[in-house]
Amino acid sequence: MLGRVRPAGAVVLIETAFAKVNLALHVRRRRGDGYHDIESLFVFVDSGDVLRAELRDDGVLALSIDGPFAAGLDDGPENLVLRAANSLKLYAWPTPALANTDWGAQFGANLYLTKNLPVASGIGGGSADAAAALRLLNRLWRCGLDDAALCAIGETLGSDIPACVISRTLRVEGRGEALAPLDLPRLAGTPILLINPGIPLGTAPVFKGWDQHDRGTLDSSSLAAIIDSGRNDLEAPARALVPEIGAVLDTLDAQPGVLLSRMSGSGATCFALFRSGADIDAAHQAIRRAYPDWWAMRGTLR
Ligand SMILES: C[C@@](CO)(OP(=O)(O)O)[C@H](O)COP(=O)(O)OP(=O)(O)OC[C@H]1O[C@@H](n2ccc(N)nc2=O)[C@H](O)[C@@H]1O
Ligand SMILES: Nc1ncnc2c1ncn2[C@@H]1O[C@H](COP(=O)(O)OP(=O)(O)O)[C@@H](O)[C@H]1O
Repeated sequence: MLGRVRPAGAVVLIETAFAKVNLALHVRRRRGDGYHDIESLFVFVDSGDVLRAELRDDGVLALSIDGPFAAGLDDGPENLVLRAANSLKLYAWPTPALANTDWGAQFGANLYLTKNLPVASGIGGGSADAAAALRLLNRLWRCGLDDAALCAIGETLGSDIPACVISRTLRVEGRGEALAPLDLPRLAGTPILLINPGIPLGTAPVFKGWDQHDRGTLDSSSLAAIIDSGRNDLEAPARALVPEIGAVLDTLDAQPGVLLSRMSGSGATCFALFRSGADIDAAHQAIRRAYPDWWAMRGTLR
């Protein structure tokens, strides 16, 4: 969502870092470079983290973080928002034209991140934040870069970031950089419920636990094919590390009106797509009552 507000003279641009969900995730091969070739159907929820940026004229990039998952997230240079901002600056202005100029002075910003998504949870919060920073600063600094250039920058920072730059339904291959837009009927507007048992789970150990058995290609020709023959090959290794994922999936499966329930990414967040707004309302309330410690977010697919 793009927006613009004008507090007391300053221009502040806003981007949503849309939550990413893997409707299916097939792991095909462990590669020599330590990554895995995947085939995945990426969709995006209409809400997530929120990033605001205000122009500075001294070249400094500063980040502050608030929101329910701000605690424990470092606002220093390792944060993916600042790594993305610095990469964009270097890409757009690779070298100062002259030594001792104030090169880059106009490319500073105060960045404000509202962290609504749990960290290390399989819904790409950090990747979505980095992608939102690229889209936002591309506008704020008037870089004029197209999506392909922003994806190329994003790819150097994380496998999921190119897809998050686009934030529309995509079939994704390679380690995450090969993107094919998909327009699947009946998908946009579908109600989705995300549930996380409150246990962070790193991506690398889950890939490491994959049994290296190639279970075959992903048929992404229709939602029915994704429901009937799609899988998440990372579910077994994730459940071995976080057994609570089993309880989350059982709970989602048991809700009336579920079209599809599955784990997203490397976990531990699981999702369910629902037939109707009434069905998701009932499920959301029931799960919040029964499991008050679980994180729950409802939205609709973009
Ligand atoms: C599993 C997925 C599915 O969308 O999402 P998340 O669970 O992270 O949300 C992605 O492939 C995660 O992408 P991302 O989180 O950007 O991973 P990166 O930072 O690039 O890599 C972190 C680590 O995960 C492993 N990794 C990642 C991507 C990939 N295709 N193969 C891998 O083996 C590698 O061990 C790598 O060192
Ligand atoms: N802005 C950010 N939001 C979340 N995590 C971040 C951010 N910047 C850096 N990270 C780091 O990236 C790692 C992956 O985070 P995240 O993208 O939330 O995981 P996942 O893709 O599994 O949902 C975390 O361990 C965290 O320390």
